[in-house]
Amino acid sequence: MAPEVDQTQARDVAVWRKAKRTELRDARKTLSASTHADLSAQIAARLEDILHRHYHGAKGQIFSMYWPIKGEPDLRTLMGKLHKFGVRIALPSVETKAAPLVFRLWTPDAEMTRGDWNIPVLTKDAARVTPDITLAPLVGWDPAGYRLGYGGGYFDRTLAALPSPPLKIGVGYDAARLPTIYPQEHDIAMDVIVTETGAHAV
Ligand SMILES: Nc1nc2c(c(=O)[nH]1)N(C=O)[C@@H](CNc1ccc(C(=O)N[C@@H](CCC(=O)O)C(=O)O)cc1)CN2
Ligand SMILES: Nc1ncnc2c1ncn2[C@@H]1O[C@H](COP(=O)(O)OP(=O)(O)OP(=O)(O)O)[C@@H](O)[C@H]1O
Repeated sequence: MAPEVDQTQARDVAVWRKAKRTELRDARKTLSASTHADLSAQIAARLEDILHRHYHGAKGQIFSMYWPIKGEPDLRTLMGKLHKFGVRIALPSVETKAAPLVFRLWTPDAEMTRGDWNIPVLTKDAARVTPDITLAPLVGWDPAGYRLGYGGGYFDRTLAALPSPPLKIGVGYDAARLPTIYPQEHDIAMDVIVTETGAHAV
């Protein structure tokens, strides 16, 4: 394809994604607190089941999760439970803009601070680690395993920079499913996407 056609397509996709992100985030905001709690609990149960069935519960492994923002599934109860079981939980943070995310080890009594966009993050006292398994919250997803995030490209940049690819699990709601997100060169597919109804795009 001629480079200028490629560029026009890339621009069209970026415009479309921006509109879809807004639409999906607005829809997510309308979830009631009790629906949000129910969906979060269902997603947590599905995830726990997958870890136990396929990864021996991930004991001893470094599993990066996230501190929920903006209506994302709240998996903090599962974070505590997995930590107790012996999974090493990590959290991501943006320490440099437009650079890969940094992961640090979380414990229930770890000190947290506010990072960019007001997201709670671990302090620099927490050890830096590289995840074996990573959880990527998503704003939209498609059956081929591609995800739309907040548009910063952070997960794609991070996954592209890791020395060996971790197991990549996307998490979000069924309602955020799109026929395709029009994957671009830089988009990295998830190995599995977990929603309240189960695992997709395996
Ligand atoms: N809970 C959670 N933590 C996470 C992520 C995530 O997706 N969810 N991230 C995954 O990468 C990283 C943070 N990435 C983010 C990137 C942009 C925005 C955001 O809200 N941006 C504003 C626009 C800001 C701007 O343009 O200056 C927005 O979308 O309203 C949030 C998180 C690390 N921690
Ligand atoms: N590996 C990479 N290296 C450099 N830039 C990248 C890389 N991956 C993505 N980007 C940039 O990030 C921008 C946003 O990417 P994209 O639309 O995929 O975001 P997103 O997946 O929704 O965001 P996030 O991963 O933060 O949740 C793209 O325009 C792209 O230029």
